[in-house]
Formats: sequence, structure tokens, C-alpha cells
Amino acid sequence: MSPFVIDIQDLVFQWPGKHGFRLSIPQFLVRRGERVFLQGASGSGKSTLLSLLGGVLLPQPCHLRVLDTDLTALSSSARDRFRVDHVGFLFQQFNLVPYLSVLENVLLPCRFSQRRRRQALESAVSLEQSAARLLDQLGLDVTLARQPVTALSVGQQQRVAAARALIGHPELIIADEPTSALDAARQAEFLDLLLGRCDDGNVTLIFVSHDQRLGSHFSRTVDLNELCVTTVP
Ligand SMILES: Nc1ncnc2c1ncn2[C@@H]1O[C@H](COP(=O)(O)OP(=O)(O)OP(=O)(O)O)[C@@H](O)[C@H]1O
Repeated sequence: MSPFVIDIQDLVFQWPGKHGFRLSIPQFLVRRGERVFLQGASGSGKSTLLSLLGGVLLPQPCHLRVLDTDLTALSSSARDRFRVDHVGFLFQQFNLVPYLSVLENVLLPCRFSQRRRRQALESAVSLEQSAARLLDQLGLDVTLARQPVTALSVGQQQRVAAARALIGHPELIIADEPTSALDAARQAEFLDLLLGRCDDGNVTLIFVSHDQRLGSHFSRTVDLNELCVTTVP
């Protein structure tokens, strides 16, 4: 097994029909269990890179291995399967499903992935117990579990989104500015809880933020501008 959860060599990506932006990364390696703080100027391609790591986007032919899987060799549906089985996504806007309850939102990955369902049940008697435990560990009052998710505050919704990303022990968590809606005190508190959960599961975390103060919580800071080769397309 490779020691690297992310192993990129000579990656190039351009949005179809869009000139002026080109992501070009000669090498990017992330070891199992690392917590990487990814920063870079607005528009430098951080979210684009996260989508490539999650198999949402495909680059030009290159070496792109995530969790020992060659993403460039997978079909679109196989990449979808890979993503739901192995990657927890945390978004800036949370992307919760507004007509579902808190619990139903957290359990969504288990609906789509047998692997996540099985792993969630390894340490709990039911999926609901697994979800409730995670919510509790992330500081959410579990009596809210049956509430519509839209009835929760922004900070509470963020904990729901984090529990959804973590349920069923995905090996890689990809977080795209998940703390930007919170004030500084809540950001630090949330980050500590998220990192604590990642430590417990030996999870690898790639975390994007513009807030450089958060960088001290991570094992490594990577600046996308330094990672990239800047060439005129
Ligand atoms: N769906 C898309 N279609 C076409 N171009 C896109 C798309 N998404 C992003 N881009 C372009 O790709 C470039 C990089 O955008 P991206 O969102 O990855 O940067 P970013 O570093 O995450 O920015 P920010 O920090 O502002 O969120 C930008 O020029 C953007 O306009």
C-alpha cells in the first residue's frame, strides 16, 4: 500500500472553452493521516483541485492516484462510487438537503454507499446511533436530530454537514472553506472538533480556507500558487 493518500504527478486541467486559467501541478503528495491546510489567491484553482481529488472532474491524462486508485482510469459512474465510498465532502454552503431532517441529512452517505453503511455499523447498534454519536461529538444537541435541518442555526447546520462528511469513516475528508460563515471563536472550536474526529479515525484532511490564522491547526500548509507551474496556456 502506498504511504500517500494523494499522489499527483504532472497534472494539467483546463475548464473546457475557458482560456486564461490552467491548473498545472508537477507534483503533490499527501501522506496518510496528514492534515493539509490549502491556501491560495482567489481564483487560483483550490476548489478545482478539490473536485479533481474527489473525481468530480477529470484532468488531462496524468498520474492522479487517490487512496491507491487511479482516478483517470475510472468511468464517471465508478468515480461517483469511489467518491461516496471513500471521500467526505464539507462545503462552504454546507449543501444540506432542506426537506430532510438533521438525522436524514447525516445518514445520506449511508443510503448511497454500502461501505459507509457497513463501517458506520461497526461501532454502533444502528445507523441512527452512529449518527447521533457523531453529532454529539461535534457538539450538537442530539435532541435536534429529528428537526428539519432548516430549523437549525448556521453553526448547528455546519456540525450536521461535518457529521455527514464523517459518517461511515471515509478515509479522506475534503473541506472547502467550511468555516467561512462562522465567527472566529466558533471557527476555532469547530476546527478542533473536526480535527479531533479526524485524529480518531486516522483520516486524511485537505482543508481550504482564506483565513491564514487557521493554518496553525494543521500539520502542513500548502500554497497552491507555489504548487503550480504558471504557464500561459
Ligand atoms: N464550473 C466552472 N466552469 C468554468 N470555469 C470555472 C468553473 N468553476 C471554476 N471555474 C474557473 O476556474 C478558475 C479557478 O476557480 P476556483 O473556484 O477553483 O478557484 P478558487 O481558488 O477556489 O477560488 P476562491 O478562493 O475564490 O473560491 C477560475 O477562473 C474560475 O472562474
